[in-house]
Amino acid sequence: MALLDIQNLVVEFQTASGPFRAVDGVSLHVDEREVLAIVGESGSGKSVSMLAVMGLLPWTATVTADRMNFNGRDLLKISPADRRKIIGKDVAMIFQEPIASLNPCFTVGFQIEEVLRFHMGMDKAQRRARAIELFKQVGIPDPADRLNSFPHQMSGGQCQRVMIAMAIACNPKLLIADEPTTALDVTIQKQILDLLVSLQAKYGMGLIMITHNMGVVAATADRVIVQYKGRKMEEADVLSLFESPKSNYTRALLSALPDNAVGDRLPTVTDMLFEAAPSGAGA
Ligand SMILES: Nc1ncnc2c1ncn2[C@@H]1O[C@H](COP(=O)(O)OP(=O)(O)OP(=O)(O)O)[C@@H](O)[C@H]1O
Repeated sequence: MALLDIQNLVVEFQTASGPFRAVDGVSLHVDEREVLAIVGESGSGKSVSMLAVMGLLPWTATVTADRMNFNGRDLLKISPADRRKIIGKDVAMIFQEPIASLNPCFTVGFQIEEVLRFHMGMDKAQRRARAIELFKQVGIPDPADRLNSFPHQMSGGQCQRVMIAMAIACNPKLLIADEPTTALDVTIQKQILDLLVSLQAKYGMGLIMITHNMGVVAATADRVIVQYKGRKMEEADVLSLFESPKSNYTRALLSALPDNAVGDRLPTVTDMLFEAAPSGAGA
């Protein structure tokens, strides 16, 4: 049984100019211990699909799906109270902007201990001990001292480590990472990716890695879904995707990698789509 099994997900926003369909019939599954990458250019509906799973979309969004099963339970059919017990505990998400994702008014220690209080019912001493252990696991030096820091007193990379510690605090079965390294310095990006992949392997979590970066896909994923304008264009294991991409859009994304530069400029996705498929981006 898949850990997460989504069939025909549609997300529509009410906007001033009428309804806008950001996700249009996407189906996907992730197994235990599997790393699934969802890749596609900005605006292709990657984040919105996963925010729909987390129940974090604004009220202007309408979410429908034939099913959205996590561990055999349909998230769209269970009660809000039951959903709250799962989300943040068994399914956790980390975001692109670590500093913005943390509350600036509270120390990082308070924020991680709140997660442990709400989901694990730990007492004060247990929470502190577990928070120190989690900070050690994600590579934050002097963990006991750092728990007293406010987010603005930490670097972007350290804040992302805090977010990862919060996400794994309750031993989730599934971790969703939405462009987790985009906002970080290049030197820190690799450290954070390595950390995520090593934690995924150590705890046997399913991991969904949202990215527009094919390098990140190659370094982390077992299987890949390529999304374009809210639709799934292609799904393949990572080797097949790189060796024999089926859709013109995937070929376009791959051709835009620096290694494929010809002359003095990289081909753009639009160049490739018009060259390879005058009728559109399909397979
Ligand atoms: N609250 C909202 N109201 C209306 N449209 C929205 C809302 N949130 C997102 N969208 C639109 O939905 C589409 C998909 O957005 P989404 O954030 O999922 O893209 P993405 O593929 O994750 O890209 P990025 O990498 O830039 O985050 C975009 O066109 C975006 O403008």
